[in-house]
Amino acid sequence: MAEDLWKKEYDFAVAVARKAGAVIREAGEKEIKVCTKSSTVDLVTKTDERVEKIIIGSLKEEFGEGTHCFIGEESVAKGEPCILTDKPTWIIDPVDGTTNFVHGFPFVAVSIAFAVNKELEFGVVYSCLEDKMYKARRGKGAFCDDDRITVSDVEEIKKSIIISEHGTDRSPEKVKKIFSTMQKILCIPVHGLRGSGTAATNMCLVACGAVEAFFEIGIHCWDIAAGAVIVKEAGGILLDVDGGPFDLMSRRMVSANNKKIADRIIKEIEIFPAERDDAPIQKK
Ligand SMILES: O=P(O)(O)OC[C@@]1(O)O[C@H](CO)[C@@H](O)[C@@H]1O
Ligand SMILES: [Mg+2]
Repeated sequence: MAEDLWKKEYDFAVAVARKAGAVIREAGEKEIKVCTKSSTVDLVTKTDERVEKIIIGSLKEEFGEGTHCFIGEESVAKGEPCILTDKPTWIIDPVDGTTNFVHGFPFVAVSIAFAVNKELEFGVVYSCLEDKMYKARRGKGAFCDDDRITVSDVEEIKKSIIISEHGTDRSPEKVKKIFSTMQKILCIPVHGLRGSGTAATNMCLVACGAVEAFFEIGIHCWDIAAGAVIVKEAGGILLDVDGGPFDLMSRRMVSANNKKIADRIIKEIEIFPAERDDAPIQKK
């Protein structure tokens, strides 16, 4: 029988995401020490760093040192490169929704994706406070726990709920564009606008049909890599905010249940610049 390629890695990712989620839940019950990164609203905690270490450490122990590459949010924050090569690469957000975690807002996710030859092979998003395990392998469908999930069949934008986020860049020009886009979409009118505070969870909400689309400029590859596989395998679509092909490192994305909804949103998006995740470090 043909080898079930990357199955071992996938199963291990699910187990390690569950373990990481338990650490986050436990840490949330104690006092949380908060630091900041790029700005006063870009929060990080000791738990983010600790959980990333646990995930990468477990993966290295299981698959050996030097066999795989890693792109982890907190390692990149400490100066590690953020370049996706053809080598098997884990893309990790240990705590997606750190601000939620700090405030006790109940959506926090562990996001783990695996890419080979720059193609995403699987994605795991563990929404650890809800205890929901979203997962998908390329070509094998998307699941929440053991249940198969699919995107919504709504085609009319006026019957949709759309998610977006504000990110952590508060420069007035960007904030103006973000709110102007939201205003235009709200006034189409759509049934509602939402935001869970975690991009990974937002994508799972698209995948399971709770909302029709999630778009954002400013997200990072670790926020959306796992969710991208889950949305696609649930029957959804991923595009750039200008309607071109989705590019994981571009920091721009529209994920939607179908092209009709995606195109309608794209018509309203006011694009602003965001430096690519894989931009050379000296330029950052
Ligand atoms: O820093 P974290 O908690 O991992 O990322 C959370 C988050 O704010 O980052 C994205 C980019 O702004 C948002 O979509 C998402 O909600
Ligand atoms: Mg994140």
